[in-house]
Amino acid sequence: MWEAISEEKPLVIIGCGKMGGAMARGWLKAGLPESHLLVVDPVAARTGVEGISCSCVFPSMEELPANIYPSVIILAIKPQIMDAVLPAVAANMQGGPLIISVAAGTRIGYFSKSLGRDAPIVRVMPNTPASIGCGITTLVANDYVSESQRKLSEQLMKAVGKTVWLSSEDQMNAVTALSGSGPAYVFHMVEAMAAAGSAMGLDDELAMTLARETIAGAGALLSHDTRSAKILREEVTSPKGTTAAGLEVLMGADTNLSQLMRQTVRAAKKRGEELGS
Ligand SMILES: NC(=O)C1=CN([C@@H]2O[C@H](COP(=O)(O)OP(=O)(O)OC[C@H]3O[C@@H](n4cnc5c(N)ncnc54)[C@H](O)[C@@H]3O)[C@@H](O)[C@H]2O)C=CC1
Ligand SMILES: O=C(O)[C@@H]1CCC=N1
Repeated sequence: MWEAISEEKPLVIIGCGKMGGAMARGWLKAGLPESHLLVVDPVAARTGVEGISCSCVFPSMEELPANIYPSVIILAIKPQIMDAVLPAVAANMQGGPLIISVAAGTRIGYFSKSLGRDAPIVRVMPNTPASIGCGITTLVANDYVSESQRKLSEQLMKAVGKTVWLSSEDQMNAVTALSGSGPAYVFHMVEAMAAAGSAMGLDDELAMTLARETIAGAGALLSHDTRSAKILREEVTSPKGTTAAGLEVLMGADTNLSQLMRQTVRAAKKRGEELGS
């Protein structure tokens, strides 16, 4: 899988924070030789990045070693600083690198304007469980991405979890709002469940342990058991029992989680649209 990438034609990650770092560690773990990876990140160049040797971290593209022609450039910086970074990327397009962007909201057409109309660009949306190989990434490519580049981008994202190709870039903001941001909703659910346990008289530490392990266990069950979430829910719910009483609130006609989740995902999608405008 790594044959397209070499020391002379490395994989360059621009921005090695939470998402870039998670992917980089995933790729190293999946067998990418460290000599084939270059990281550009001014902060990481000062502080170092967990799991990545400092010899491959550079503060800017201008300081990358001479005579390298990146085969893949991963853009894992915030959408807000893309304008400032793209000119340096445009200056490194000689080897015809595949561009992969993880940035929320930022459309393929925006990159084409700076990097060239025929630049091969894949827009992806991973999520942070990628750091343990359990992410899910959606991908969408423009027409200039070759079959082998398409395969390479899929293999790269498969190294950190599952992958799904989208039929249209127009789906990307909804996807971002659901699976990109989604881990945060689940972590907040842990916080909310723990706070509810504390309010019922449990000590805070016990409540947090119970909430955390419950969500982790339920997540593991979901990934091991192919039955629907509905059936798994029904298995917990004894007729006229405690879960049924709890779910009457969570699934009630007036206040319910589905409604709140719809509002949550709608707000996140709208923000994606704003970031892309
Ligand atoms: N955190 C998440 O769960 C996800 C984030 N994303 C996307 O990933 C991108 C990065 O987000 P995070 O990793 O969360 O942010 P982050 O703030 O953790 O990482 C951004 C990195 O960019 C670096 N940086 C700043 N200026 C730079 C420059 N001029 N050149 C190179 N690097 C520079 C920063 O030092 C930082 O390490 C965003 O576009 C976001 O939309 C996508 C999916 C999930
Ligand atoms: O919050 C954000 O904008 C990024 C995109 C998806 C997850 N984090």
